[in-house]
Amino acid sequence: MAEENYDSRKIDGRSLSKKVEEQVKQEIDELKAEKGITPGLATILVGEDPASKMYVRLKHKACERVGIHAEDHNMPETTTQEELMQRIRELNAREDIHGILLQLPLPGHLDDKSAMLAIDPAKDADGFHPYNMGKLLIGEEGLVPCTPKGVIRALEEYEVSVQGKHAVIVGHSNVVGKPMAAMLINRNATVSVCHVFTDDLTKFTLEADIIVVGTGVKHLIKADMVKEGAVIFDVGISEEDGKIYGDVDYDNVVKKASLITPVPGGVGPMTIAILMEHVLMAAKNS
Ligand SMILES: Nc1nc(=O)c2c([nH]1)NC[C@@H]1CN(c3ccc(C(=O)N[C@@H](CCC(=O)O)C(=O)O)cc3)C=[N+]21
Repeated sequence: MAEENYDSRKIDGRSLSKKVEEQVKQEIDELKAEKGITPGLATILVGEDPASKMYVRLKHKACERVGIHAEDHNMPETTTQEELMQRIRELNAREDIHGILLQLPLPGHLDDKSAMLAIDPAKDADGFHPYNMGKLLIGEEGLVPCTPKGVIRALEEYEVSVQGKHAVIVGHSNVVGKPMAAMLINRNATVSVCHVFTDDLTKFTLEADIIVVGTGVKHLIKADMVKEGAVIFDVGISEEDGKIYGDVDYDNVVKKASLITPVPGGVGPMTIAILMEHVLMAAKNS
């Protein structure tokens, strides 16, 4: 018998992000024409990590596509905390910069918490500032972390209902797991947050209607760990021999999922599209 074709189960993050970017571009054109405002994003990258440089480049290319003015603040590896704080304060004060993105991780000698705290919450395009995180937790979603917001957008686009469903999140990071949990609770899902210390992960994932996994462990989620018909978002990225892998064993898990994101071409492009939306949002509110 011929292999079944599972393509219709794939959530196409590339075409979804294109759709979001087109909407953003249109609104930016209007903002320019009506108010004479060009949204501006400053990215700060400390050091020369190749992966970080690649991610920053992807963000700058997206800015170019939608009409955002983008500045690349690449600071040397030896940057001191005070120099970093000074740069953030300068960008906070600039009227032409509406979004500030401090690329993570920072080199070990720098403190990311105090740097993030120094970013004007109104310019926090990443949604990582404690003020914006706190608002998210009480159900006021303005500038929120881009990756989980991309998952929410995909759920909406594919008309997956969330209310009353059991969503299982694997990974409790500040950038994915925790904000993802808050967003799903805000939409009345029943949420379980699993992580590296969870005793029996499979017990939870087998019960899940929706799974969001972001751990960076290659192919952690196997076919025998998911329920038939589950909706699965793979937020993980790990690199091995120049190839990118997700946290989900896609080729086997796709056979049980009703919808699933691939890596690459899934959540990654959505993250960047949402970032563009956030810079626009910050510019509109300025
Ligand atoms: N302050 C901060 N904000 C971030 O948003 C942030 C960060 N730090 N540090 C690193 C992670 C990683 N990240 C990615 C975004 C897009 C893709 C993406 O679009 N990936 C393509 C593949 C690109 C390729 O490798 O060709 C895809 O999944 O299809 C990946 C990774 C944002 N991050």
